[in-house]
Amino acid sequence: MWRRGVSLSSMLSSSKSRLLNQMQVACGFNACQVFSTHVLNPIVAEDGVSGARRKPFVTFVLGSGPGSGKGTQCTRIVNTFGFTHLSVGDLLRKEIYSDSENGSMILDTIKEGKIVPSEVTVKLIKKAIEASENNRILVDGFPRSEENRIAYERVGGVEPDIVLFFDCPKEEMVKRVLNRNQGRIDDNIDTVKERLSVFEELNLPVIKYYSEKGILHKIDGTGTEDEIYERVLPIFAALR
Ligand SMILES: Nc1ncnc2c1ncn2[C@@H]1O[C@H](COP(=O)(O)OP(=O)(O)O)[C@@H](O)[C@H]1O
Ligand SMILES: Nc1ccn([C@H]2C[C@H](O)[C@@H](COP(=O)(O)OP(=O)(O)O)O2)c(=O)n1
Ligand SMILES: [Mg+2]
Repeated sequence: MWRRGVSLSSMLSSSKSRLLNQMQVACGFNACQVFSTHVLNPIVAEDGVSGARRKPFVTFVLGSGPGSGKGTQCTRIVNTFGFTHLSVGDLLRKEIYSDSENGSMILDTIKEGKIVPSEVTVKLIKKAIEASENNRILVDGFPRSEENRIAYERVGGVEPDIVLFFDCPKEEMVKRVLNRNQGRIDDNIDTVKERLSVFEELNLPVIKYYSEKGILHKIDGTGTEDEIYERVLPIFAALR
């Protein structure tokens, strides 16, 4: 992660090799690749003095259902572009295991393949974005309904700059989920069927909304992980 206090302009005036070293140490990812082709929206305060936070560059990551490859591709985007990955499913699962007041309700909802009430989810996302020092955020698995989307807008959540949509056929998603092997209570055929029907009913209007807004990037989610990532790369490279 790039820390505040290291201003991009001072970095740019350094020699290239020193800059690459600084970035390598600070970011822990392939600085050469980032420097040469993918510098976008620097994660430092513009003036380098006040440390005031700029609006983060927020990407919502959606898919045609469970197993469409959202989490897998997010990991790659993090590694190349230095985003922070907020998986909303993970935030909710953490609530279950941290014995929070909503834990058992969240557990039941996820087991049934339904959507957790927006007020719970939205609070978790907002808190996580505010707690992050990174100005590039991936919000994976949100909004899953118009209700989710509108609730987030109402609390003044940071609007997405772009939305990725991984489109994958049902049979492939079901196959992937049943092989996921992460011990998730919702990775069974009955819950997956319910999640797919919830997707059709609730998620499609959200996709349509972002498409009409002109910020949706629909990505073919079939093929190998590498092949899919090849389709993702140009979206971020184009944002410099
Ligand atoms: N292109 C792919 N081909 C085959 N398996 C994949 C591919 N992408 C992801 N997977 C696997 O499918 C499962 C679901 O992927 P994941 O990224 O968790 O999807 P999502 O977050 O959309 O539910 C995981 O076990 C992952 O390793
Ligand atoms: N916005 C969200 C995101 C996830 N959830 C719940 C319901 C989802 O089935 C589970 C798991 O979500 P997660 O994004 O981890 O699932 P997949 O990666 O698509 O398999 O969490 C929710 O209620 N609202
Ligand atoms: Mg996921």
